[in-house]
Amino acid sequence: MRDSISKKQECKLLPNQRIVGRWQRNSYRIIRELGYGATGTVYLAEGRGELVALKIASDSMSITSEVNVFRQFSKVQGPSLGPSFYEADDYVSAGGVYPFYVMEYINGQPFLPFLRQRGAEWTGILIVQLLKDLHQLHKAGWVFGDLKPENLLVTENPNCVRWLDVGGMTIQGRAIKEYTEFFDRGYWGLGNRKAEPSYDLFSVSMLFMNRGYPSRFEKTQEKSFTRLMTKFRQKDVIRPFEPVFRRGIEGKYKDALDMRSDLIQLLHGTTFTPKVSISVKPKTNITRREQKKIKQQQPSNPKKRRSLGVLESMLVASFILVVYILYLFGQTM
Ligand SMILES: Nc1ncnc2c1ncn2[C@@H]1O[C@H](COP(=O)(O)OP(=O)(O)OP(=O)(O)O)[C@@H](O)[C@H]1O
Repeated sequence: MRDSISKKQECKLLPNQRIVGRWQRNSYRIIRELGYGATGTVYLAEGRGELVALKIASDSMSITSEVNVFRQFSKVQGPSLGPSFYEADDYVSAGGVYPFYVMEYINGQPFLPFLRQRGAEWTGILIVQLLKDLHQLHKAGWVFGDLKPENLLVTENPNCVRWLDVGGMTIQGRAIKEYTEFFDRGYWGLGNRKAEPSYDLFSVSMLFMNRGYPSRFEKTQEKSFTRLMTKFRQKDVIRPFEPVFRRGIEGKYKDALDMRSDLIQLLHGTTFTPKVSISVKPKTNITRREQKKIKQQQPSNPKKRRSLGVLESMLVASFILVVYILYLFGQTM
């Protein structure tokens, strides 16, 4: 992006359209639109012999700032953090010059829809993973800033949470660049907008809340802390996480690892409703041996199945769940 680009109309790309970068001369075939945000439109494309995500904008300002974050951050980025950055270039069309950048395509399901099909414990499991990545980001001197479900995707096999949108990433100590009110401690009057790890940990707590309230809600005259705690306790699907949620919004965690170990402990000590956990097993990274073991524990004959008492089924399910959670932690540690 070496040109100064004047404001022009949005660049719409069509399926099968081929675009070639002005400087690097790499060619990309557009497959479909993945989504759009304030800074531009993201397309799934084919290029460099693989599927990629290509973000194109009409002006270079915000896209340049995202590219700069990617460039600085790629020095510290681990394999499970945000998408890898590939290159930035300009697309010259009859309508003008459009800056774009190319990054790794993350093939995943959006965070909340994924969780809606799973048992309550899954919110905790994904957040345990997320906190590990956040800790790495914080250690590198950054804060995510605009942490919300729209910026998270969950991949399959194994189920891993990945984040998108580096637009809000801010160097620690500065003012948060980009935020969404529901996840912003400043909006709730429960802290400032200084980029520090506890800012992200507040947003992590609000991810739990958003799981319970997919449409979110606004502040009222009531004291925010009281309102948030009351709302949290009203939803069965998130209530077990209350102690972690509370410390997160109070800013009591010293870092993301502190919150993570608290959450792991909570998951170990809590019995979640077993029914949904069993139904998700085939889709996860559970080993064949474990699947076999689970099958052996489940009665094959329907008559026998009926004869199992409710209590017995729950005990078996809870056991499987505990084994499974321990297994997942083994994968994420
Ligand atoms: N690397 C990627 N892999 C897969 N999908 C992606 C990727 N990057 C973005 N997307 C998809 O494109 C959508 C739009 O991305 P973008 O970063 O522009 O969104 P946004 O967060 O709404 O933007 P902004 O914060 O700039 O308003 C995302 O919500 C996501 O669905």
